[in-house]
Amino acid sequence: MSECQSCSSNGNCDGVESCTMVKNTDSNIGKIIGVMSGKGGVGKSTVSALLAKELSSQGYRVGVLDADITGPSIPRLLGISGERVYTRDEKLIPGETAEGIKVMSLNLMVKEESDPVIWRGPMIGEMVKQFYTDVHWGELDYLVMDMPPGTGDVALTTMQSIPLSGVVMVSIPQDLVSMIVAKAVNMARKMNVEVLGLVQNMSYILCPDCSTEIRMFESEEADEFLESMDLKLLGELPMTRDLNRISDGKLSEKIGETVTGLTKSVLSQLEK
Ligand SMILES: Nc1ncnc2c1ncn2[C@@H]1O[C@H](COP(=O)(O)OP(=O)(O)OP(=O)(O)O)[C@@H](O)[C@H]1O
Repeated sequence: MSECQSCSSNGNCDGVESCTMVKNTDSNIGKIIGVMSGKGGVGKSTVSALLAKELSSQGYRVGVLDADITGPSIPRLLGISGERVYTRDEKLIPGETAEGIKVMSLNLMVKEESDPVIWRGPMIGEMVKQFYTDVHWGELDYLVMDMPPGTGDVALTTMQSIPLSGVVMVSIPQDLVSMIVAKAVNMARKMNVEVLGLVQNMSYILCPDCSTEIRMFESEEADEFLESMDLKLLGELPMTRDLNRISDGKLSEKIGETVTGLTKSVLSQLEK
């Protein structure tokens, strides 16, 4: 079998000579979905956790690679911040949630959750690569990757080295944020990484009395942004305290339906 056949970037690159992709030889990973945003704090980790939980609840074998090395929040969001990873036969054994989602995050390696990582970009980039190559992921249908923040050094290394099947962009419908997210979209496209679409987070709040959707930003601007960037809207999430309760699975019916819908859109984009 050619080396490219098992790579999810197969047919979407310049060929073997220019290949910079790293490999994980003892795991069998179906598709790798990156979750990205050029701007910090807009909900990248939240969307990664929601997507992973929904895929797992649909019966898929799922892993989450927390590539946000300096601000890892996946263990908390998935309720396993007390766990620690260990090594066996020179491979890292990831943490695992109650429902069986495998998780690799720097916060499962440090003594205290609040211990900072004071490293320069190249070292962080190497760690992200190792979280892919040196982890015993086993058999996975989907590996969701909470991508490094921004469009700098680490994001670049990640896109060049990990065979991403596509990325989900996360934004909030606000002009300044859209402008920065556009940079991330353009970066992915320049790197030949498929942009699956956009999740608009914190799009509205729900009135607790009448359930009316109250939009804080002009939705016309958001529509214009999607059109100008030729992006598919995968789903819209409200701003809600509910999303602080991802780990205990107590999301409202409305959020549950929204997450199911956006996951369906992601899967159908991946099949294209
Ligand atoms: N729809 C939402 N409603 C309410 N709070 C939210 C929502 N989405 C995210 N948050 C909160 O906003 C904060 C940032 O979210 P999150 O960590 O997912 O963003 P991020 O883009 O991954 O951030 P970073 O730039 O640090 O990687 C968290 O406290 C999270 O709980």
